[in-house]
This record gives sequence, C-alpha cells and structure tokens, in this order.
Amino acid sequence: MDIAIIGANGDVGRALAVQIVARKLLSPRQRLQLVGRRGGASAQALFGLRADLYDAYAEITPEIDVALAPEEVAADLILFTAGATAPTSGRQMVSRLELARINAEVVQSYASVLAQRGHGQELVVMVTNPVELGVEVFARHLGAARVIGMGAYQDSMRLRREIAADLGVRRQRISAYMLGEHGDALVPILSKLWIYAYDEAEVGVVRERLIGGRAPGDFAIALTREKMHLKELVGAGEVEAAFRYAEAMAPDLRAVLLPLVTHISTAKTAISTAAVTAELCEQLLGGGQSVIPAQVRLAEDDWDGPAGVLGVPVVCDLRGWSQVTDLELNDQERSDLFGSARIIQQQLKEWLK
Ligand SMILES: NC(=O)c1ccc[n+]([C@@H]2O[C@H](COP(=O)([O-])OP(=O)(O)OC[C@H]3O[C@@H](n4cnc5c(N)ncnc54)[C@H](O)[C@@H]3O)[C@@H](O)[C@H]2O)c1
Repeated sequence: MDIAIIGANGDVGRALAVQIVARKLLSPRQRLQLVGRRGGASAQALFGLRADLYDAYAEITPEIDVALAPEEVAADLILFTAGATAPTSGRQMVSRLELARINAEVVQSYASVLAQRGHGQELVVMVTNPVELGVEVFARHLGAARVIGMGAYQDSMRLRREIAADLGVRRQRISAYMLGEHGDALVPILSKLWIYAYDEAEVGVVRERLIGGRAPGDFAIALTREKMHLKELVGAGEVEAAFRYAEAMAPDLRAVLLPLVTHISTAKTAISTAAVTAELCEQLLGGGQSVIPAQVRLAEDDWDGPAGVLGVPVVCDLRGWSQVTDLELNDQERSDLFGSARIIQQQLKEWLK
C-alpha cells in the first residue's frame, strides 16, 4: 500500500504528510509520495519536507519520495490537495467561479494522466475545493467508484463533535450526518440522530434542544444570515468576538461557521482538514468496509434521487465505494438534499463549460 499526496507543499498537504507519518499509517517498507510541480516552489521544498520528516520520525517513517509531474504519480491511495484555495480575506478578489476554473485545470491534468498510466485500482480522496468539481472530473476519468470527496466526512465529524460537546460526551458516541454539498448547500441530517445509550425519547429531547426554536428547513436561511454577520465582524477586526458569537449557536450552525471564522481569521483549517483526512485514511487502510459520508458521483440507479455528485453515506473500502446506505430522511431533509443535488449540478455545468 502506497500513498501519494498531490499538492504536498501546500498547507493541507504538509500537515497531512505529518499526520500520515506520525500516525504510522504506513509501515517503513511502504511508500509515501510527495507530489509537487516542476518549476514551482515545491520542486525544492518537498525535498526539504522529506528530510524534515525523516529527521522528526526516523524510527517510523515509510519510504518517502518526491514526484514533480502527474506522470510520476504512483500510489494506491491518492490524496488530492493541490490547487487554489478560497481567499482568507474579503479584500482578495477571487470569485468562486475563477477558483473552480483554476482547480478544474489542476484536477484535470492529474485525472487524465492517471487514467492512462495508473494501475487501474487507485482510490482518490478529493480534498481540493470545490470537492464536487474534483469528484466529477476524476469520476469521468477513473469511474465513479474510485473517487470520494472528503467534504461530507469532515462536515459530519464536525457536526458530531459539536453535538458531543453540548452533551459532554465523546464524538464517537454520536451518529449524525452533514450531507449534500461541501459548501452553502450542505444539509444537516438530524432526524436519524443516534446517541450511544440514549433511547429514542431521550434523543428526541436532545434534538429539540439542539435545534432550538428554528423551524425545519430554516437552516440555510440562518446559515446565510449568520455567515454575513460573522464576515462583517472579522472584516472589522473582531475575530475573538466572531468566535464567541459563533460558539453560542446551535451545533449544526457551529459545525459550519466555526471553520469559516477559522479560515477567514487567516489561520485556515489545514490542521483539522489534514487530521480528519488521515482519520479517513486510517479507516480505509483498516481493511474492512466502513460507512463513510462522502461526495460521490451517483448514477440514477444508485438511489431514489437525481444523478450527479452529492454527499451521501456510502459503503467504502480501499477498492472504492459500492453503495449508498444508512440514508433515512424525513420529508424536509429529502427535499433539501434533492435541492442541494440540483445546485451542485448547475454549478458543475458552469464550472466545466
Ligand atoms: N475539503 C476540505 O474540507 C478542505 C479544507 C481545507 C482546504 N481545502 C482545499 O484544499 C486545497 C488546498 O488548500 P491549502 O490550504 O493547502 O492551499 P495552499 O495554497 O496552501 O496549497 C495548495 C498547493 O497546491 C499546489 N499546486 C497547485 N497546482 C498544482 C499542481 N498542478 N501540481 C501540484 N501541486 C499544485 C500549490 O503549489 C500549493 O503548494 C484548496 O482547494 C482548499 O480549498 C479543502
């Protein structure tokens, strides 16, 4: 089992390399490939990163090599973190469309080469945003089953953590999903909230308390409103106040808005993204099948909703994802999830023109 990190010299890529080595996800006989660009800063820095990792983790490092072109990528598990990132400040003028078009080219350049030169079994975990775009492009080249977007996994883990924090329990005792888009059209699924050792009535009470007085379906409205307010606070230099304000919200809003404040505070979310991606890898490398919320490209017969890229729970192992599972929705959630699918499809059409 070999792992490649594409974009290894970026903030997420570097943090991910540290996580993979420090968590001993690979044995010393296996290989971690750090992938950058010939002619870019990474052409030098990745050799330094490799030396630094050997220096820090001499006893446990896998073999580490550096690749500087898509043709050189060779691994079983490919973690895609290359490309432009959303501006951390409102003063930087890059539209989501521009960003998507830049990253479409980056993703495309690897997907087409991997389709021709890969060994035909690679599993790609898409971290680069928009996650849905990367999933669509890789799915066209490698087939839908071999690409998963980690946005829904990260969003779901954040939701579970925030609920757990309110209850004073560990995240592992909670099951809840954040599905749909890894973006504004994400959908919290709380109707099937599960809490270890709580019976249905107790879970019902917790659910009511978590959502507060908000009407079903009002998540997206609250998200837009609070997002604007938080951006204004951070824009006015009130980062600490923005965190305090976001921390007082319901857990589903906190799960989305705290990372937003973190990103626009200029700290970005590279450490948490790397940690959760490594956790996902750990599950995949465990050998068995797991249920993983992820953005995947669905065909019409994969589920009873529209075809296209969407965050849903899927059964997954190192060979890829095989089926949608554990998706019991109430009417509101179903309608929101279908709405999210439509939004993603419209965006993909525009981005991939
Ligand atoms: N899915 C998530 O939850 C999540 C969270 C955080 C960041 N991200 C995304 O991950 C991506 C990386 O974020 P970051 O903060 O590390 O950005 P960054 O700017 O620090 O790093 C991006 C790296 O990609 C490299 N790169 C660009 N084009 C390349 C190419 N053709 N080949 C190889 N390398 C190339 C750049 O040189 C840079 O080193 C962004 O798209 C960001 O939006 C996703």
